[in-house]
Amino acid sequence: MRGSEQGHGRDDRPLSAESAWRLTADRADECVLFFDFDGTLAPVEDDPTSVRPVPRALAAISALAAVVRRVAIVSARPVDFLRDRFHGAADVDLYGLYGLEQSHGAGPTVTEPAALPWVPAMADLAERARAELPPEILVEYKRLSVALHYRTAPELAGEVERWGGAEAERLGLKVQVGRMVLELKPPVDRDKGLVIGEAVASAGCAWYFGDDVSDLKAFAALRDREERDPSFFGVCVAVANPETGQAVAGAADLTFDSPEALGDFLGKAAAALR
Ligand SMILES: O=P(O)(O)OC[C@H]1O[C@H](O[C@H]2O[C@H](CO)[C@@H](O)[C@H](O)[C@H]2O)[C@H](O)[C@@H](O)[C@@H]1O
Repeated sequence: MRGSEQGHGRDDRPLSAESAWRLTADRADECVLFFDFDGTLAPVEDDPTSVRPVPRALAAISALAAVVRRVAIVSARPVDFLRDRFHGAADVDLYGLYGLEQSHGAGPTVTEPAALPWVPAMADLAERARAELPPEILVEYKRLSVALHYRTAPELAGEVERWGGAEAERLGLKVQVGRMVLELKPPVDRDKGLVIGEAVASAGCAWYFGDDVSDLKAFAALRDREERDPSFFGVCVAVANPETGQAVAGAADLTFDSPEALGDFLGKAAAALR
């Protein structure tokens, strides 16, 4: 685990993981913990369908949900996928598709109404991507977005960017880049920053754990909350990786080397609060 060089202008920075957790323990009942999924709680693999959270992180999340105000997963995956991966962790909020879907505890999945008319267009887009892009590109259809993966064929990144850019312009879609992936989404105003901004409005403390560029907006939402209320305690945590790791670690207070290292920290953190 590494502390960031950045002080972010507060007296309590730079932080060590231990001191940050001690400050959290003092206000656990007003603290929300937000976790990105891929690359943060789960190691990155070639096949997005086979990915699972590291066991220690999964166990820690259930334990933490019992001792802090809320635990939430904030991901580009659909809520159904997250529910499957976290089915043992009952009292966890799930924000899927960058907040276009959400479910709280055992409640139903609620979809952002403005996004619903885009379902047929996204299904059609996925079909055309399969027909028009080289077979090495893995097309992941997620009902309200389409992810074009080039992890196993990085030389095709340019072709994916050109095809995706042209389709985004033609259909009026948003483009989200990520780790060896380009994603096309409806032009609806939801992202991880907006999700976190709303969810921390009444919290006194929050941590956000992420590894990818879409997580930077979530970090910014915590920084913004801190700036408006200096008594708010926000901690931004990066998980290192060779693709986006530098940018994310540069904006974080703390960096863990891998999802496994994060799982180890969370296990100890949960035990310390019990
Ligand atoms: O917001 P997240 O939970 O971090 O989701 C971001 C993307 O994650 C997945 O793709 C990434 O992980 C895959 C599995 O390890 C990997 O093969 C791929 O290269 C990564 O970009 C997911 O499949 C995407 O839909 C998400 O956008």
